[in-house]
Amino acid sequence: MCGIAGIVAHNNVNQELYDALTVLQHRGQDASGIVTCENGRLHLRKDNGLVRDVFTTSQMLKLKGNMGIGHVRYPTAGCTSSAEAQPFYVNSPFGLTLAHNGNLTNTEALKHVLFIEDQRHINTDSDSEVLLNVFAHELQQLRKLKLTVEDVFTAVSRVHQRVRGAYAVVVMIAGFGILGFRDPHGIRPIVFGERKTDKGSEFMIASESVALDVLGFDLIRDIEPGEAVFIEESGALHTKQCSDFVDHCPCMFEYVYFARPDSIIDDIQVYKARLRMGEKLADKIMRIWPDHDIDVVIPIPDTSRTAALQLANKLHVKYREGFIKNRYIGRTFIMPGQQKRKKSVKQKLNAIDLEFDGKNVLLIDDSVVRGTTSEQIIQMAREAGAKKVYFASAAPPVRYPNVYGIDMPVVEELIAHGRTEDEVCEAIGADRLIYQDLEDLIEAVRRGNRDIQHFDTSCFSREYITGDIDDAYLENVQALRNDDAQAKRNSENFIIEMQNSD
Ligand SMILES: O=P(O)(O)OC[C@H]1O[C@H](OP(=O)(O)OP(=O)(O)O)[C@H](O)[C@@H]1O
Ligand SMILES: NC(=O)CC[C@H](N)C(=O)O
Ligand SMILES: [Mg+2]
Repeated sequence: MCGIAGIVAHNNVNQELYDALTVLQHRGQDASGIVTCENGRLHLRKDNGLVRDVFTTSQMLKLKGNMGIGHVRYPTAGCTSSAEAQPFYVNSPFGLTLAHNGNLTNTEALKHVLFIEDQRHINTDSDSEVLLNVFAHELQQLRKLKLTVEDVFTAVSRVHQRVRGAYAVVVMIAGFGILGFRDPHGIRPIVFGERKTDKGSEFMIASESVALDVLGFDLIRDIEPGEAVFIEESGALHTKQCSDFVDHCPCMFEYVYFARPDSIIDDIQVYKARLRMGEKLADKIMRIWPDHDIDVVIPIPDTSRTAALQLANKLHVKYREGFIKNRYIGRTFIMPGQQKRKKSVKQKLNAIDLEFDGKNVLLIDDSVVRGTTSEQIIQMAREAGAKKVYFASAAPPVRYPNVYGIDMPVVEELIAHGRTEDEVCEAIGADRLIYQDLEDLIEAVRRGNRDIQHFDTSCFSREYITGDIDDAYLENVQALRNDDAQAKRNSENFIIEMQNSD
């Protein structure tokens, strides 16, 4: 679940892109990058690490130019080499750079055709590099010396015809402008906004509206599924629907976990959706367990707080912050490798004993995926003196892989896979476990925008909207992306990046 941003302004955009990426840091903690364009020349800096670690002051000063794009990465394809940090660059045609959020599902087939027919070299295992080369090829096919905006939109249409999966993308065309586009299912979020200045309007494209808020841009709207937005370097804005087929199906997990609560995605306020998740879960508890003996509701920070607060209100049970989060530890779920994730839960969360001592506590999390957090946190609650430890998840059991940009490829790693709810309860060591029902989750989110007919809920339901996911595909992903295979690839397959500067 990477974060992407692009800005066209009347002054240097380096600092603003840095700030935008910092605001989007929760979407990717592994690598960061910015590329700017100054008089047709590109300046690129990217590496593994958090935004604050990747850019030194002297590098920032070199990122000159009034337009640029940036990326924070959470790998869902390829490996963790800094060579796969984004934005990616190809020189032909025109000098293109690209930042991508999502995951393609026909990468291998595309790679083959790119090599055999389009005669393009792919240097990494990243699906985003493939996507950039498909776009570059389609732009090149138009054989134009001077591009028009219509040409750019034509290339996007052809990308939609060739590429499958999830992709929210920003592309910068050197000396021309910045393009944003979204796959015909609109699986990943992407918005654009405007800021009026004395010199004229400035525009920004970003994964989440919160990045626009922080930089003083007004949200115009989401990029529609299949649509493209192009902002010329001069500041002229163009939009066009570039796909004949559109079937909006945004990712449910954005609302459950990934997005910041202060973002608005597809006209749905994430914060309100999470409040409603809490209400729905409270309704379920009252329905199936009217005589509960819960003394206190305690969230597992950070993401579950919003849902837990509303759940406690609805249940008329005290809400207490029983776990304190170390503000210097990032999100554990998006860390690479189970060992690191496991260690980080303890470093990240600590219990305030008096909120647990002698009480029946209901712990709330937004989701239980591998069970890394819940297992340890229940143990901590018991050590803090809890009498009974009940656990509730604002999302249903996660039983199937996600192939659209969330790195949960291996079913055996999912604690609910092949287990009944009672078995999961036992595995995480809870006295009782309550999961949100899928219909309730959908209703909680959809109430914010009833125009959306369906969501990508594949990790709960095993229904994959792109229609190209079968058992063989899932087995292949599983073989490629289980923790051991990833660790092996990361150590053996390390590529030094092509642009390597200090
Ligand atoms: O079952 P698991 O595999 O442990 O995954 C689920 C947990 O991971 C996430 O927290 P994370 O620490 O990533 O981020 P947060 O601070 O935003 O809650 C999520 O909010 C759950 O707490
Ligand atoms: N989480 C994402 O959006 C990842 C983008 C891309 N698939 C990568 O692995 O770099
Ligand atoms: Mg969490």
